Amino acid sequence: MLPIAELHLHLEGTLEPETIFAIAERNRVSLPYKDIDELRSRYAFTDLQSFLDLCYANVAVLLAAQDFSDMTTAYLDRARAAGVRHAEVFLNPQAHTARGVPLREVMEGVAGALSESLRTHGMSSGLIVAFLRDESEESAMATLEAVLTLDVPFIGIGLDSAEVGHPPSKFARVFERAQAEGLHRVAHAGEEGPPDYIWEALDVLAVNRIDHGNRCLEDDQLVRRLVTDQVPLTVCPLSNVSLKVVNELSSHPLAAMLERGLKVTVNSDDPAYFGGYLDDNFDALIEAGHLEPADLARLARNSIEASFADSRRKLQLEEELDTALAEQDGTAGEWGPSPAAGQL
Ligand SMILES: Nc1ncnc2[nH]cnc12
Ligand SMILES: [Zn+2]
Repeated sequence: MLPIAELHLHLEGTLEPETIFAIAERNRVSLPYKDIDELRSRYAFTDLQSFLDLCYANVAVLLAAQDFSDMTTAYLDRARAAGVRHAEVFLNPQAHTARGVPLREVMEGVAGALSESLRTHGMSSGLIVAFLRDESEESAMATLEAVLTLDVPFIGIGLDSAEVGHPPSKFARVFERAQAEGLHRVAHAGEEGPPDYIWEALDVLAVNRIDHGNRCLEDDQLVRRLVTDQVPLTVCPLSNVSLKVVNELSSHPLAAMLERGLKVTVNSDDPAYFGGYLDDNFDALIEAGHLEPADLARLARNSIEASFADSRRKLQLEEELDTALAEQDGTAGEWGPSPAAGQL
């Protein structure tokens, strides 16, 4: 397995049905499904909103720091098994504080699990506080100010949830404030929303990465800009199939994006809902005939370069990658002719 960084992962989207039921029982929360099978039967999504409705209904089981810690640890354990050596994860505090869960419980539960996984797995990580874009700018700003007053580490801010009708420019002041605080900035754009939203994320929010970005391919000038500036795009193939952003994996534009020189990475988005974790995404792409061995190495390297890990950690990860590639091919830094399947 090649060492890789996962850069687009929503912790709330890692809650497996079994975990939802187990935490519900622990917290005496009643669920509107009689069993796990009934919950799973609702995983046939028609678009982004149909998924968001279910995902954010299920977080009702999360009440205490322990719940947030358990959710985070379960993801990190699974990601480690998938070859993830560095993870930058989204959390949406508004989805929890709006239900009356104290912000400190939420943040400390997650941050505690992240720092523990450095000890247990040698896996580095970073927490990105994401804002629900269908909520007001005032709510996002109040959330940012509140997390800044806590003594809990986070590396940046993000923008997610229902995209269409909520352009990046709505959050200009919030991103400006984050930039002044020295935080990294990312935004979902061009998943369901138009290429204009990607332009806005770049020019108004000054983001360091675009989450998804698929629809950039509709605008040649935008592709040129993204290629010239080597702006990373955190693409999520199985998510795109599940949410009908693409019809099927065989028509996914990942290979075309690589071909055009875009700095793409592969990520799992909401793995408990979309059919799998990072290794499952790669396996599915390989099966669909999308990836050559050289692409796998490129994607792993892109993920490290696009991460917000400090330069020392990046160097370590790049060395790990070079070693893994050399072991595969017998030639350091070269990509061998072996078939792609099973390489990650
Ligand atoms: N794919 C996605 N797009 C927007 N918001 C999200 N929140 C969780 N997953 C998301
Ligand atoms: Zn996402």
